[in-house]
Amino acid sequence: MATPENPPGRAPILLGVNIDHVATLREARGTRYPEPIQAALVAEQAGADAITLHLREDRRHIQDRDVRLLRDILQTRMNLEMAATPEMGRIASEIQPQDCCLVPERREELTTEGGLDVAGQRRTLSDFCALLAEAGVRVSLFIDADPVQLDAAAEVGAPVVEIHTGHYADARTPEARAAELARIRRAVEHGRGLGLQVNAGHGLDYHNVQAVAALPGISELNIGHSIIARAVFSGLADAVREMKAVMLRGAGLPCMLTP
Ligand SMILES: CC(=O)[C@@H](O)[C@H](O)COP(=O)(O)O
Ligand SMILES: NCC(=O)COP(=O)(O)O
Repeated sequence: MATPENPPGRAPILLGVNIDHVATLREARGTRYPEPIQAALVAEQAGADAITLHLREDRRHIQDRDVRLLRDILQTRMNLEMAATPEMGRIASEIQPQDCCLVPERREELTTEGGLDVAGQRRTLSDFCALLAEAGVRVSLFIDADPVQLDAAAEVGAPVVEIHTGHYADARTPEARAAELARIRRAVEHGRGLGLQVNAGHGLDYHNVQAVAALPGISELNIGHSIIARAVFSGLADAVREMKAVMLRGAGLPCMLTP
């Protein structure tokens, strides 16, 4: 829809705020604070279009109670990240978040290291996507900027993909960063050509986000670590508002910050 913030010609670019690392701070001491619920509401009020949270098998940060409570409280949209396991399938089918993003997981990883190998597990993921679609959940697959994975995502019936931007974020030279951005651009074009909604995320921050937000065809960016890190110094509401403003500038859209 064309609005003053999103003039005709460019679909609105949306921000999903990942609140995992608010829960990381809570779990560091096993306290009742900081409360991820409060973080989610502050982020929504500051302009988040969705709240992303990753229920990991090891529960290192987000807990089951966070997911259950937020499902009833969020005023925007829940994007629940999880591995494609029977346990998580049961949880997603019961809680029925608006969105569910399937991500690869290894207990020993520090954070997500790569995209889901959809091409190597078509049958499993096709069944998992059907299970979630049956429960009214929109499925997104977190994949590398790889046309083979994009084709497989379309084949298994996922309507949405999220391009892993970690290699772009971690690039050490301008040349490497430009090469990774070109890969993401081609992946967005390929995904849009398949009729997929294309999101992106992982490692995006206030310095590298504009170039990704500027890519035509990107629908939503999921950003967490850099927003929560900035919030330590400037507060979560300002951190969210600033990220949204930087994204909209990158997308060539006017920015009407929420008061
Ligand atoms: C898939 C992804 O890149 C993140 O959304 C994911 O949540 C990272 O895992 P941690 O939040 O545990 O670092
Ligand atoms: N899917 C990416 C996400 O939700 C946040 O990743 P990050 O910004 O915490 O790296």
